[in-house]
Amino acid sequence: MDGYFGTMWRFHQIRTGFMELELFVLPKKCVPCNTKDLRPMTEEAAKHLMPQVSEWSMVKEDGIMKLRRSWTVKSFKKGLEFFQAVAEVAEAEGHHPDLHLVGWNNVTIEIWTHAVGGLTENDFILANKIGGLRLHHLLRRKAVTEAVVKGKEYCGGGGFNGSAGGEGYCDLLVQEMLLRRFRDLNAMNLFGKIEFAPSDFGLAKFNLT
Ligand SMILES: C[C@H](O)[C@H](O)[C@H]1CNC2=NC(N)=NC(=O)C2=N1
Repeated sequence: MDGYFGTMWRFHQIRTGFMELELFVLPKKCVPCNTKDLRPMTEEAAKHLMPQVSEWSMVKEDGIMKLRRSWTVKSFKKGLEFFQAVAEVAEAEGHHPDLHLVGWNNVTIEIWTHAVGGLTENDFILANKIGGLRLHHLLRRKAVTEAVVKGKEYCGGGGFNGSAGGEGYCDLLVQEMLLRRFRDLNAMNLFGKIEFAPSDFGLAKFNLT
C-alpha cells in the first residue's frame, strides 16, 4: 500500500509477516522555497526522516532545526574545492546549505530552509545529494586511521602498522568485528575502498585502494 505523508513524501507500507515496514522514499528534487504553504516540519516528523540521512545530525539553534555534518579536508584549498562541488549541487537544486571552513581544514555544512525557519523535505534531499558526492580525494584519510586504531584496539598486542594499510594478528572474533567496521566505512563511501582480508590463522591484512 502506498501513501503520502506531508506534501511530498511517498512511503510504502510493506506487510512483512507480522511487521509493518514503512519505507520513506525521498523525492528526487527540491521545490522552490517560496512554494505556497511550505512550512517547517515538526521535530517528530524530522526524527522520522533522519535514517534517510544517517551521516547527518539534527541540531536546534535559536529554535531553528538544522541538519549538520562535518568533515576534515586535506588542506584549505581542498576545502574550497569541496565547497565548489557542493555549490554545483545546491545551484542545481535551488536550495543552499550554510558552509563553514574553520581552522583551515575543518568543514561543517548546515542545511535548513531559511524561508520557513526550519526543516523541510528540501533539506533532506540536499543532504542526501551532498552525501552522494564522491569527495574522498579531498578528505583526510581518517578512515584508515580509525581502522588502524580499531585494529589496535581489537588486536591488543598485535595491532596494525602503516596508515594506508597494514596487517596485524587478531583472533577470528576480532576479525569479524573489523570486517563489519570496514564494511560500514566502505559503505559511507567517503574514502577509498578498504579491503580487509581476514585469514583463518589470525593474520588480518587491509589495504586502502
Ligand atoms: C526562490 C528560491 O527557492 C529561494 O530563494 C531559495 C534559495 N535557496 C534557499 N536555500 C535554503 N536553504 N533556504 C531557502 O529558503 C532558500 N530559498
